[in-house]
Amino acid sequence: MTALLEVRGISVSFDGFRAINNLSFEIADRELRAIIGPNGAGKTTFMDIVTGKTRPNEGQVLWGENSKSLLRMNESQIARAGIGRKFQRPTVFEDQTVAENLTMALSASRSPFSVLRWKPTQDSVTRVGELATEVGLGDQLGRKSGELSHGQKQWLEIGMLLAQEPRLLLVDEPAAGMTLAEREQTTTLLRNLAEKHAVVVVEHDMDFVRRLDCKVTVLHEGSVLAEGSLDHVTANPQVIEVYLGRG
Ligand SMILES: Nc1ncnc2c1ncn2[C@@H]1O[C@H](COP(=O)(O)OP(=O)(O)OP(=O)(O)O)[C@@H](O)[C@H]1O
Repeated sequence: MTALLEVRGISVSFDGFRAINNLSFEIADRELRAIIGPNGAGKTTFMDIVTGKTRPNEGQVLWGENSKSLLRMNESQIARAGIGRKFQRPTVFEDQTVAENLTMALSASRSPFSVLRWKPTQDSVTRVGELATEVGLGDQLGRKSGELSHGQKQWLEIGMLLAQEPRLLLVDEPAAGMTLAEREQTTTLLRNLAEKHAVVVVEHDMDFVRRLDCKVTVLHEGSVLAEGSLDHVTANPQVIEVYLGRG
């Protein structure tokens, strides 16, 4: 199995504090992976490094079949190379409909020059319908996004990311603020997405991680503490001590 994303020996320090400490791990193509760990473990910093927001002091971040270095690319080049990031808070345009938000995301995935000339076509209308259906909003196309529930806004934003056809989706705490029904639907959505894309989910909610039923990486003090199924990692005494023991 070749890696889609490989981080190799990365470290990052903020004012002498090592937030990421010789971190190495791999994500395979079309893999669903959960990353857990106590507050301050380095989860957000890891995502900042992969997306080019933060530069590591050491190590490599390699992408795709040709192991291209992401460290030589800026944030927009990394996004165009196929890495999409979903932040915790939805940032959809509330005055626009679901269809308008998705249409904008489709046009934004073009180069800066073609965006100027871009007009919705029958193909793009079809694609918007497909994206909405993929994230469970097929019957909400004409609705103002501001009227959607919190969970629906999160799904819309995932749909907007999908418009860019990413190979890897980084998703930060998707379950936060969702109802139980929304959380269950989000699990199904992420599992379905992982049939076509690699999906990395950072999440605190253990029930949610259990339902994802995927390989779990536990970060602690900027390194991998344990990796495997949720049952495997939660049986690890070190994990219990540093993470679960704190409740
Ligand atoms: N820009 C920064 N400047 C200084 N310290 C930082 C910066 N970014 C992160 N840190 C520190 O690095 C450590 C790792 O932070 P990070 O946000 O990556 O952890 P996390 O695992 O995402 O935590 P949480 O679960 O609370 O979101 C923390 O101790 C944090 O205070």
